[in-house]
Amino acid sequence: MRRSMLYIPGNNPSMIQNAPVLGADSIILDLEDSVSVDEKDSARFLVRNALLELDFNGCEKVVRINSLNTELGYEDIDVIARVKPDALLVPKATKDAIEEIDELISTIEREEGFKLGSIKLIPLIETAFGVEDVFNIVKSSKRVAAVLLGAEDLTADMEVKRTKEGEEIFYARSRIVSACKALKVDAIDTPFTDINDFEGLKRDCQRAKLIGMTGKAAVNPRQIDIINEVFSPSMEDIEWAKRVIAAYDEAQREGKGVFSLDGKMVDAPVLARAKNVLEKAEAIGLIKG
Ligand SMILES: CC(=O)SCCNC(=O)CCNC(=O)[C@H](O)C(C)(C)COP(=O)(O)OP(=O)(O)OC[C@H]1O[C@@H](n2cnc3c(N)ncnc32)[C@H](O)[C@@H]1OP(=O)(O)O
Ligand SMILES: O=C([O-])CC(=O)C(=O)O
Ligand SMILES: [Mg+2]
Repeated sequence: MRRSMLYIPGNNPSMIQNAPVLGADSIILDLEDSVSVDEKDSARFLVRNALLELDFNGCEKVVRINSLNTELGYEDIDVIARVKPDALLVPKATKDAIEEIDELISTIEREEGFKLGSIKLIPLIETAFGVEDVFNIVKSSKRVAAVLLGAEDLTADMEVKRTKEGEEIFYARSRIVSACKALKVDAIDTPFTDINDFEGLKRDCQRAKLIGMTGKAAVNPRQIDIINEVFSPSMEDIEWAKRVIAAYDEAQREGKGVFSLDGKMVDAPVLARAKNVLEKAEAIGLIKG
């Protein structure tokens, strides 16, 4: 489950040290935009050592590398892939970059004796070109496990203002969700950068969830609980799903494919949605069996 993915600047040892106990499903150790140019080498070294030595307490370990537009991206891959992160987050992702990185990692996995394909890729979609090409980007490598929307860079590229309501990113969110659902990977929403507005964060999570996003990035530990809550099935959802499944079983015994529950029609797609709720609840440990 990737409900919450917490960004941590890769040059900040104390934040990295605390990462495993903050409650995020994934930790993104950043070597790109939160690290200044003169700290790139030391951050890479720090992140490498953290991956080797720190117990991440079951959190997914993701490293955001620099783009392949500079030598930095290549150095990041060569050093970081050798210490086996769970995934690399690829900024300003393009199909060509994902294909090239897939090959570079395959070589490293062979050299290091890692299982081929074990290091996953998460394209960061944050250009208008990336949004338009997201389906092909996801399809370009079997390593792609999720997509993350980067709204700060995207709105800069689109030359529009970033707003709390997020109307300007509605199309990008929807297009990403559609591609991710079609190819069965996670769709992760962009971070909410006003770190003291918790009501705003909750509304933003709900908006993203409503159209199919499966999780959200965080930039501050105080955002994690809200994100985890919104992207987990609620007790109400779980009760509803159980009732639908029980009623469906009963209807089947009576030879009916469609029936009504609380005045609403229930048929196969509703059953599929109910099963999906229970599968998620089970994966998070909210219910057993
Ligand atoms: C557009 C993009 O590219 S977004 C992705 C890149 N951006 C990032 O990685 C930014 C990550 N976030 C941060 O660096 C910080 O949260 C900031 C700069 C946004 C705010 O910093 P602050 O105002 O100091 O935050 P705050 O007062 O809430 O910090 C409280 C505690 O949480 C810690 N903390 C804050 N952010 C993080 C984080 N992302 N990960 C781990 N710990 C953190 C602080 O170190 C502090 O710890 P302490 O109490 O032991 O001293
Ligand atoms: O991952 C993200 O959403 C943060 C980012 O780079 C952006 O918004 O440009
Ligand atoms: Mg960005």
